[in-house]
Amino acid sequence: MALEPGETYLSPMDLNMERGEPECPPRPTLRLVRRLADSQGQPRGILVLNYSADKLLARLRTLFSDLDQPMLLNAEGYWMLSPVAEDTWGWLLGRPQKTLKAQRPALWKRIQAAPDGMLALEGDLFSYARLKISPSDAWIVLIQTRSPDWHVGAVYLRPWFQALIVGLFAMAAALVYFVIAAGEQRRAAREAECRQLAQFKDLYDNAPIGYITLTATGLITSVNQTLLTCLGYRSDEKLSGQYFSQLVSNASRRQLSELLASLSAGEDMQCRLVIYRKNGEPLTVLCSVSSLISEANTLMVGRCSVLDISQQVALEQSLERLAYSDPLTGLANRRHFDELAYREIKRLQREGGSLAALALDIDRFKVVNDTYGHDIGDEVLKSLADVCRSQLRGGDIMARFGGEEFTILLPGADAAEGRAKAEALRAGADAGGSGRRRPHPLYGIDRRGGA
Ligand SMILES: Nc1nc2c(ncn2[C@@H]2O[C@H](COP(=O)(O)OP(=O)(O)OP(=O)(O)O)[C@@H](O)[C@H]2O)c(=O)[nH]1
Repeated sequence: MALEPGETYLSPMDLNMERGEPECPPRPTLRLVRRLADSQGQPRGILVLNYSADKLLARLRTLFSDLDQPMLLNAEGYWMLSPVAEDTWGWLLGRPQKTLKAQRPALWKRIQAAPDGMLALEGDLFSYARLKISPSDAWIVLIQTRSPDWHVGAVYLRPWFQALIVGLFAMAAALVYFVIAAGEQRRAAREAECRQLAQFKDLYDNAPIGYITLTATGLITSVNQTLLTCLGYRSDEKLSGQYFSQLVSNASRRQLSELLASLSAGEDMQCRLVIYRKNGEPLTVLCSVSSLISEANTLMVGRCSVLDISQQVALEQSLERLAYSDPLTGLANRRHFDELAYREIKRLQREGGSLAALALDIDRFKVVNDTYGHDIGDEVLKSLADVCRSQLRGGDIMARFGGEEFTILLPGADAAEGRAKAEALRAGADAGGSGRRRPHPLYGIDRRGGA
């Protein structure tokens, strides 16, 4: 090898040799060689410096903490610094097996794969780097950290830590699952609640009878669709905020007061009311109230069901008319007369005063029927009833007893007044009424009748 002036040669590290044998104790040595020249560039000699590398190796040891083991190898894998002192300088001491390649082939193979790096092997952590000390030579600095030591700083690689992480992940996953499941359950419960609410509302709105919810003062808080329709309101006309009394007729005010009193007392009650439809038509309804009373004994909800009974009332009235009146003349029948007469006599006994009773009978009525037929006979009966009715006062009672016999009660009239009224009626029948009320010319009233 030829050195140019100014160039320095650094030798591989080896042991100082004494008479062909390594100096004992071994002394690692580095040699620096430099050619010297004068100012004209003429060679003047060679400078050789022997550097005892003990300090370099000691310094390398102290550079790392107690936890790490620094090592130095030459390019062939022979030890220059090793935890095992007799492993060092194998190429100089004739120990070819004392190489990293021979002792830990797997590690050596991994180190050969890249110029520097870090690797974990058999539980230990290795860091290594190649130091290019000359064009033809390189050292390998190898740092070993024992597994318990580097695991201290790498808790995440410990099995228990990994188990903990896995456990935490599992818990987190379970938690997420339960949160999602709980959310799903809540959503399903909300949907079921909404469905039930919709069903309840549908049931409430389309019930076969009307419903009103009231406060104790009779303030309407809700009305169902059935009642709104029945009263002629649109579904958006809620009636909430109005008082129930605003719908009820004056004639039904007393019943309404009793109804509200029952609500407040928590008692059930049923009564008939006449309420007004939106267009002002009266409607007879059957109201049933029941209340939900709180623990503090106050009304929470007043429920009022409203049933349209106007058809039933009309039927009842017509039945009543049939039961109490004579269908031909429209006068009270005998049964009704008996009730009215009983009431008048009781009143008379209670309050005193007078009462005149007249009995009317058409003479020879059979002749009318026999001569002109029953239809004409009916007309005669109706005409007589009309004539008499037109001459009676509001409180007077006229009934058809049967056939062509009639009875009249004149409350407050004495015998003279009764007689006078009888005469007047006979005269009216004899003279005939006016227009439609004119009695049939074929009959006359028996003059023997009277008060
Ligand atoms: N057209 C008609 N005739 C009736 C009705 N009810 C009873 N009559 C008839 O009235 C007649 C009553 O006859 P009578 O009891 O003999 O009375 P009358 O012929 O007036 O004889 P006197 O009272 O004695 O003068 C019978 O012919 C009955 O058929 C009715 O609703 N319509």
